[in-house]
Amino acid sequence: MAVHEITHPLIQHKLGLMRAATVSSKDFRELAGEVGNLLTYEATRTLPTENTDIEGWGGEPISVKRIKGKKITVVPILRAGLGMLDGVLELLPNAKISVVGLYRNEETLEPVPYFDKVVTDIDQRIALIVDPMLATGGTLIATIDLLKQKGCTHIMGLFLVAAPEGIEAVVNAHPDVDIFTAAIDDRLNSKGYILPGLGDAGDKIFGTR
Ligand SMILES: O=P(O)(O)OC[C@H]1O[C@H](OP(=O)(O)OP(=O)(O)O)[C@H](O)[C@@H]1O
Ligand SMILES: O=c1cc[nH]c(=O)[nH]1
Ligand SMILES: [Mg+2]
Repeated sequence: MAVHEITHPLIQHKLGLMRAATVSSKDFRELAGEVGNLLTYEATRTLPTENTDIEGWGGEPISVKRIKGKKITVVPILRAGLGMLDGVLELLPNAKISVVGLYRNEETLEPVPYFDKVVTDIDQRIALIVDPMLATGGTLIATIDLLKQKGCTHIMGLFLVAAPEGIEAVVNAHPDVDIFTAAIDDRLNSKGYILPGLGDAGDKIFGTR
């Protein structure tokens, strides 16, 4: 597994705005989509391409590049992953969407699955998981378990903020998965929240805090 912290100035600037205690739901949601978009640009950088011949504007055959190999299914983790989804789909408009729903039990911090509807040909696709927060890693590990049970063999994940503890847990459980995050933060607090982090991303995106 490779962990990529994407320190592009635009990403750092937008994430900085999201960290403010006074950020509104509207701004947080817009910025989550924008950073999701930029992370998608970086995560797709290594997709293989192939040459194909087409007719060019002058009527002559020309060789152009196109993306080769497996197609993508985007996997937003409910709820908070929905906040990044539109930004991801802007760059991958033809991707199919596989939705999974898990919430974290506030006492035990264990992930509780409550929904999944994944594309039937997931064994033929690259899964691009999207969720703003990778904290203890329990939610991500459970999601990867589920996708692998359904036959998926190529999995990547996009996160706004990741905690070192969660990254370590995911590396141990699923060493083959690639992680792209806008920031690797300091640590988890006693309630499993990332510091400095973003607070509860789902509550901010949906205005339920
Ligand atoms: O790495 P973990 O410790 O498992 O925590 C991360 C999970 O917690 C948050 O979801 P939450 O449970 O708050 O659900 P929500 O999206 O419905 O708010 C977040 O969006 C991740 O899915
Ligand atoms: O910091 C955290 C940890 C889990 N879920 C969140 O929304 N924020
Ligand atoms: Mg939440």
